[in-house]
Amino acid sequence: MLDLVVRGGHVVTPDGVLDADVGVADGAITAVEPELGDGTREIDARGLHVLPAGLDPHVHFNEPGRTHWEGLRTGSAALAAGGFSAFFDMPLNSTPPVVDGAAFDAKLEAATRESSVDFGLWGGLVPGARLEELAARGVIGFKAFMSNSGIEDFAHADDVTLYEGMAIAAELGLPVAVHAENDALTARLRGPSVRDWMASRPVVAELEAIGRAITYAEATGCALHVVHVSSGSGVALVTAARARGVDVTCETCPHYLFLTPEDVEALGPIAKCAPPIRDAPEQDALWARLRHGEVDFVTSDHSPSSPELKAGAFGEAWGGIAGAQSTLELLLGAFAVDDAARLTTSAAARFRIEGKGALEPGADADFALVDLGAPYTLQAADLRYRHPVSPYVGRRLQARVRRTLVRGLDPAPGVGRLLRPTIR
Ligand SMILES: NC(=O)NC(NC(N)=O)C(=O)[O-]
Ligand SMILES: [Zn+2]
Ligand SMILES: [Zn+2]
Repeated sequence: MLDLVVRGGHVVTPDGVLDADVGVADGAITAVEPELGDGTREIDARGLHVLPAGLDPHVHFNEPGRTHWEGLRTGSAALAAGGFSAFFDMPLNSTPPVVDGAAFDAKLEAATRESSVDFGLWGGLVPGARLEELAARGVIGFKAFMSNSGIEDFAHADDVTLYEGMAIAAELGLPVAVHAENDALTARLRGPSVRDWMASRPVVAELEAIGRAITYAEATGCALHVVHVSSGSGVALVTAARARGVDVTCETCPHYLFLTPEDVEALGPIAKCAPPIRDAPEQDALWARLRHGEVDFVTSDHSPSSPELKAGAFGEAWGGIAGAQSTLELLLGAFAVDDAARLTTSAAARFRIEGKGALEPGADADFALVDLGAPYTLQAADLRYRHPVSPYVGRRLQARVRRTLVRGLDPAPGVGRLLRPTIR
């Protein structure tokens, strides 16, 4: 007998949306077929879509060290509530930042205890980082900030650090992910307003940094991933490099798609981020390139802070948006269900995580059960974050996640396990 049968849903598979049951044994999918036999456990999915659960490769859960900003327990519970069974945590905002083996071990210990869903850990590419040590522990890759990170113990990667780090990463068979903004061009604050913030971090600062990172990746043979691309022109650089054979991918985030500068002015610091939300021409171009398949996946870049750091003037406030719970529900309002599933799962293949990212026999039994006929208005009380704050509160969402399973299990603290990439 099967351990679990998810019965009667519209199942989103790599071959299309099928009306089928999903059989599970030992935490893995055994079959996707109509009318499977009994399972020890049964879940009634009639009327629901069964998606491969999402993998969010860009979150800052800030533990250990800044658990009062978010935390692995609350952050992972929020992701699970939003249809995600896995995340990769960024090396910074947690203290110590994950730039050596000991820091990796400390975060692994906390995540193993607290996380409701599976997790991978990014290592940090900063001057003096112990990349070999991190690779041996199983990091997903190395994250570099090309501009100031806003965190004093996570230095930005100067050109030498970035170029030489990419050469080492290439030898280790791991990718480098960059926050691509030119440090000098973004270093000056112009004034207190939203428009000042936008003007202090112009698109050209993003384009210059993306171009430079691509040049180094091409020279070193390092696999490059550009995080949170905010502009259509930024995606165009990635597309052009890929066309000439560079191993480069990019992501964008819901805030660059669904928030406008006017929204940021109305919402204030809870919608502050870097790079900033762009004006309509760049945002329209970003949408067009996303719809055209040029953006590999959509991540939350969930990066909240304590409420005090979001309370004051816009210019002084922490830059980072809380949104991990809403990525899939937002995308389901704008894309067909299979496209929304692809945009929230394809990080698994890019970062070589076996068993994740597709709903097919042999894969982990990671499902998001979604009601596409249940529009609702997001309330603060729905949010599972440490602080129930998000720019999407009050927004009408077109779909609602009813349940998420991780290897056939209900998410709960301690369920999550470390995901390590397959080294090429
Ligand atoms: N230190 C951060 O978490 N920064 C984050 N903040 C943003 N995006 O505003 C990021 O990903 O760059
Ligand atoms: Zn960033
Ligand atoms: Zn980030």
